[in-house]
Amino acid sequence: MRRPHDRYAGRQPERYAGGPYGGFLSPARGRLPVSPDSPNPSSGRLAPLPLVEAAGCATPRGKDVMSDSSWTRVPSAPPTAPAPTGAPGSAAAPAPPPAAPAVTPSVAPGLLRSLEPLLRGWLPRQRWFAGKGLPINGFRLAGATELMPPGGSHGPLGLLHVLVDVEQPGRPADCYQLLLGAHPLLPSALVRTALGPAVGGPYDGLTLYDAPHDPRLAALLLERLRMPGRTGRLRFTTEPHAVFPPALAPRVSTAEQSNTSVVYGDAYILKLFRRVSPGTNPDLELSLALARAGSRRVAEPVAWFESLEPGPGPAAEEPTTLGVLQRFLPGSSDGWALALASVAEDGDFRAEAAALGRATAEVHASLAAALPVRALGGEALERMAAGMARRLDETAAEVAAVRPYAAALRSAFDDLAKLGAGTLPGHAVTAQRIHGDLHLGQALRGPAGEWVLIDFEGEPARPLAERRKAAPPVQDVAGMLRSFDYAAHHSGNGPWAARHRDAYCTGYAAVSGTDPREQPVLIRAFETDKAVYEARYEARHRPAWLPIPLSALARLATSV
Ligand SMILES: Nc1ncnc2c1ncn2[C@@H]1O[C@H](COP(=O)(O)OP(=O)(O)O)[C@@H](O)[C@H]1O
Ligand SMILES: O=P(O)(O)O[C@H]1O[C@H](CO)[C@@H](O[C@H]2O[C@H](CO)[C@@H](O)[C@H](O)[C@H]2O)[C@H](O)[C@H]1O
Repeated sequence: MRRPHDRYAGRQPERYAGGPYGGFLSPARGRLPVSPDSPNPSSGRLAPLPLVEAAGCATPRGKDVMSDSSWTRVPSAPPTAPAPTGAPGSAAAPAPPPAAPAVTPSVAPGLLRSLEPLLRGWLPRQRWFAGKGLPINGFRLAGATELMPPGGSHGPLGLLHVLVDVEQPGRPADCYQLLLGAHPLLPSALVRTALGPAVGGPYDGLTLYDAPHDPRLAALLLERLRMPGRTGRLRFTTEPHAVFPPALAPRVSTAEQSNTSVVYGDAYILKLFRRVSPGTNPDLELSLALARAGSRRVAEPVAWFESLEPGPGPAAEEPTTLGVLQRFLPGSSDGWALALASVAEDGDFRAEAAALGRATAEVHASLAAALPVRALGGEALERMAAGMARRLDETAAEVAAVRPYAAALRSAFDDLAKLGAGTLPGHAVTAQRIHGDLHLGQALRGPAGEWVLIDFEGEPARPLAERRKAAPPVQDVAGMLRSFDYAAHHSGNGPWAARHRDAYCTGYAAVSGTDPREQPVLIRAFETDKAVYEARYEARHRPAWLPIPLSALARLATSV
């Protein structure tokens, strides 16, 4: 049986493997080696990087893409609280040595020890850091790959790729992806991105900082992405038809997000996954399946990179997706912003809601055509209902405000469990790959009014294996219906929700032939499950928003 990643494997020859830097920029070569049979028509010789003078230089050489020429020495990080005595990774009990093959040999000695004090201060301040408020027991280096070593003929600028496991009490270790710039001095524009100066280890004396914010290093990453092949344990893949226009100025996206994205000109957006789980990320898997099926409802991936290091768990043999470069949709607005504007003026957004319903149904049809679909029997529905009931219990235990509704909400899941028993032949509930976390913020409307769905990662709180399971498409519909409710209740205009939920269902039914309003048991179960998820999400992240899912739970508790 072909595993999902097999579809990507072997599509691109791995031309640049070999050498400690896998044939990528090395001090000796200074240019990316370009194979004469490069698949990229726009490739050929690459412009040398605008790097800085060697040895303590403060003056950029040539035309630097950084406009800010004031360079700053970043002070050492303030001392951080020592790790609990004996904790792995602390000075008292150093983390176990990293597995050799995952770490570029030249940077291995002392790297983790030099990173540790910087990570203790910097990581918990990052939006994407999942274990906020918990002490850090220790770190383990899961991978380190020098994409550009500092100190060669191109000056002291370096780019290091790191995968680090962070151990915290009460949760499984989280693996984070870091792209670290290294330089003795930082332009003032980059000071806020600094982790601090490394003391000891291979970067002793260099300041480490968050590389995506440095346009020179973001440009270098794009250059690396357009060259299929390997650097150490990282594998870069490019779609054969990908065209890379020259001089795409990079900028880090300022959108609220769970990862870090770099926008290149108006052409591409690179999402760098921050908390990574072993295996293929569904954002790549599903976007690619849709793009290859010719869907217009997706931002096509053109290149991506993965770690080949085996991870724990069921996806151990698959590469782990680390970043995806996709078509950027210039001039687009997200559905959440558009809906809020409409709610504010009690406007009529029904045509857009119906178009979004049609777009959702088109995506479901494309996914069903590209990937397996199966009928769910009674037992599968019972298991699904049991999972929902378990999530309700867990949420009620955590969020007191959910408890008054819990008993009545359980009837939604009991009805789902019974559905299997009464299923008529030909009317079985089917499961297929779906978006998994569909809401208005995951839909972008382009300047011509066309809707495109983004972020096929699924609900971030669920384990990757669960997010990649087939599920009834009505789950996405329920997610979007919840979102119309959110937009309306955010601005206190409940009737707006009902009109637009209806319009969305009408659009969905027009393309799929299945009207979600005619599946009340399924819709109620999935809406309840989503609102339960949202109650926990809001209690944890935005307590002021908790009344929004609570009002839905109150409604769902009394509906039949
Ligand atoms: N292809 C794209 N074109 C234009 N903007 C995009 C594109 N993909 C994402 N964005 C913008 O970036 C934001 C975050 O993207 P998303 O994939 O949801 O990131 P995350 O999973 O990190 O939260 C979106 O809300 C949107 O504003
Ligand atoms: O966008 P993410 O994949 O990070 O999804 C998470 O965050 C969402 C909020 O940004 C959250 O969505 C909830 O709030 C939205 C309004 O901000 C609303 O439109 C959605 O319907 C509601 O679920 C999502 O649940 C969470 O997984």
